[in-house]
Amino acid sequence: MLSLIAKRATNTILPQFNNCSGGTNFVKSIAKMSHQASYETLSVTVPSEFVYHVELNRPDQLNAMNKTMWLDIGQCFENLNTDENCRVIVLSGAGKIFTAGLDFQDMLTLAPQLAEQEDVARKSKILYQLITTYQKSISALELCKKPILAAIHLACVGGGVDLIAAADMRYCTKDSWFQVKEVDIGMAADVGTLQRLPKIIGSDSLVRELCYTARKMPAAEALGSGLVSRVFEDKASMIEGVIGIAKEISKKSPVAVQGTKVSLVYSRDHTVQEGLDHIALWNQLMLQSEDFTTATVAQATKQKDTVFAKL
Ligand SMILES: CCC/C=C/C=C/C(=O)SCCNC(=O)CCNC(=O)[C@H](O)C(C)(C)COP(=O)(O)OP(=O)(O)OC[C@H]1O[C@@H](n2cnc3c(N)ncnc32)[C@H](O)[C@@H]1OP(=O)(O)O
Repeated sequence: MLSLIAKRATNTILPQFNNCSGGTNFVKSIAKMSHQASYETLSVTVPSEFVYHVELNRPDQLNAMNKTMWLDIGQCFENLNTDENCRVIVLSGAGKIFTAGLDFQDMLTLAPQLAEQEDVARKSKILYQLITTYQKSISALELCKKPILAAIHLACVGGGVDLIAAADMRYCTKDSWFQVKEVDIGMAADVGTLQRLPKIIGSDSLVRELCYTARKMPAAEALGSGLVSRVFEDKASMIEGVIGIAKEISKKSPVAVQGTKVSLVYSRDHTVQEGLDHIALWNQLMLQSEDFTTATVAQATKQKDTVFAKL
């Protein structure tokens, strides 16, 4: 009976996989997709094996986040999540600053769309779809199992803070500043800053001050408050230093690193016991991986440069 079901499934569900180039190849082609993908507003390079560098790439517009960039960000991190060649990601901005946040020009195109609708429910539907689409783009960083190291230079405004708050670690140059700018444009931030920043910065009082006043927080204060973990002299030394950290991570077992990210994100939003239950379930599988044996033997025998298979 079971073999009959399996045969039917192969004939009905799987032909589209098999027809392309075989089931296994289909899965592999998904894993390799982001290697080939290119984006209008992002530049993706591979500075070292397993280390990807994603740059916001609208330098002439100060990397202002237009609709295309929001969508590119979501797609890019979703792709990198399944890319077996990618183990760790550095996120930075091309040009003068990291990002000027939401693109004003782009937002102007929204007004006529809303004006077309007379009814509040229809207008609200347009805005709801926009907000939740942009939320998903930012959350793609958190859902991506590969650690993301944000490297910020000069200015990180509005949507930029939403973006870096969803990264794993943050680094900046000494001339950087961070601004939760949304109240200045008459809105409550709605794509992650208000949810994630309080969990990054220990002081609830400071978070509220930053969000209510929209004042610029300088690099030294960002370091002191825990928003960034290191301040670099300039952009070039920051990119070199952050890629160096990324290289270290890329040499570790991807099973271990990805499991660690998944557990940290899950545990942040759950009780200690729920987090423990979650990692127990996760590791009852992952401790059976070859990586566990390989890494343990390497540690015990002081081997260096252990090689782990792609994941
Ligand atoms: C559903 C929505 C979810 C997301 C919400 C997100 C909200 C936010 O992001 S709120 C924050 C929005 N951003 C801002 O308020 C920043 C505005 N810009 C600035 O404060 C300054 O430009 C900045 C400090 C970043 C840089 O100053 P600088 O003196 O170096 O440059 P400028 O001369 O001001 O600007 C140069 C040209 O860039 C244009 N520009 C700057 N910011 C934006 C932007 N956000 N969108 C579009 N264009 C921007 C600016 O107009 C100048 O253009 P031009 O005059 O043609 O040279």
